[in-house]
Amino acid sequence: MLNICLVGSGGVGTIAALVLEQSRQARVTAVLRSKYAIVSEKGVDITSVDHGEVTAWKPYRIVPSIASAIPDDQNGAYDFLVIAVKALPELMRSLTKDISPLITPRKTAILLLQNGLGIEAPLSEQFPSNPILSGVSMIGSRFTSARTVYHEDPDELKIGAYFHHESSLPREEQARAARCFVEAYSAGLADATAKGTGASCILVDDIVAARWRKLLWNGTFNTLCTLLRISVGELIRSPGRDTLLKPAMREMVAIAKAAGYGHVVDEAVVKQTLEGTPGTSAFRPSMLVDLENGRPIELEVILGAPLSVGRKLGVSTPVLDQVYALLCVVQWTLTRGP
Ligand SMILES: NC(=O)C1=CN([C@@H]2O[C@H](COP(=O)(O)OP(=O)(O)OC[C@H]3O[C@@H](n4cnc5c(N)ncnc54)[C@H](OP(=O)(O)O)[C@@H]3O)[C@@H](O)[C@H]2O)C=CC1
Ligand SMILES: CC(C)(CO)C(=O)C(=O)O
Repeated sequence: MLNICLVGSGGVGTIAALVLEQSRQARVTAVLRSKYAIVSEKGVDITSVDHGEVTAWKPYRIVPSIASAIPDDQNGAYDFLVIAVKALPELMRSLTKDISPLITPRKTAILLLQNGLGIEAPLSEQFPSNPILSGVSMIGSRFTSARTVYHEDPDELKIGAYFHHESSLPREEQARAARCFVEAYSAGLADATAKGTGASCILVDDIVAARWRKLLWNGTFNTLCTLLRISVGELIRSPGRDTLLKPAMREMVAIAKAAGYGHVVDEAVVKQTLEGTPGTSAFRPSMLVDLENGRPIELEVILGAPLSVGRKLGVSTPVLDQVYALLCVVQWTLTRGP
């Protein structure tokens, strides 16, 4: 049995915990914080495109804080720590310190299940002797009340080792941790895979490339839909498709190309994305959902980070620069306090 701790039991984290426990290869200790009391008492009801109706579900162990998840004689050291909180710089800065007691050097692999670019570096600096794994998730899953989860888009997860500090941690050890996680997660998806829901968990060699590929979507659709407060379909039907979305995508491709990732995003991918996104889609990207709920948006990891790569490499990004400047003001309205 893999001993796994989950920090960030939201839409993504809860489905990950369910899948891992369904594998019968893992037991999950979930840190729940705000939902601790209600979920301890009644469990979570999940309506899932992959797993059907799951009622009153609880992971192996629920704890109300990171401090109460610290390994003890009864609950030994963790094999994996899965982080699925929103990737907000301040939150991640404090979390990186808070999770220290949960990490056993050379044993616990840390997996980031989050959107964005460059999110692994602070963790790899803080924990040089632990494998850092990175997960790029295409899923649609959210809490619709304190104890109900609506999971609408199949779980398509790519996992890879971040490969850092090869001097203190052999590459093979990092790869082994990634493989082990993917095997357990895939076992947990077996029923969904058999039903043909489209769920999958695959091991990738270059997870940073997978992040650039996803950024083409997040960095443009998330940001523009948020600024304009419209769905993906509305953006596609609107004049903004050609005046904002397409140029923004081309700028993201230019940055990725300059950074050495032109093989994963190019003009063909832009065309395919624009043509493959239906104008009827009512989908609201996670950044827009955050705005509509008055929560801070993941602006820095989704747009700030690629723009800063672009600046260093001398790439011109006039549209994305304006989008970023406008969203900085939106972020200010969301975080300035009363
Ligand atoms: N939801 C989706 O469909 C998708 C999300 N993603 C990405 O996945 C990541 C997670 O997103 P999502 O699941 O939607 O996020 P949610 O907002 O649903 O959940 C985040 C969870 O983190 C918890 N949390 C926040 N801070 C702490 C802390 N310091 N200690 C412990 N728990 C904490 C929150 O608990 P509390 O309630 O106590 O604050 C909350 O339950 C993001 O990077 C997102 O962009 C990627 C693809 C799709
Ligand atoms: C692309 C998508 C919908 C994938 O789950 C996402 O990451 C988001 O809305 O932020």
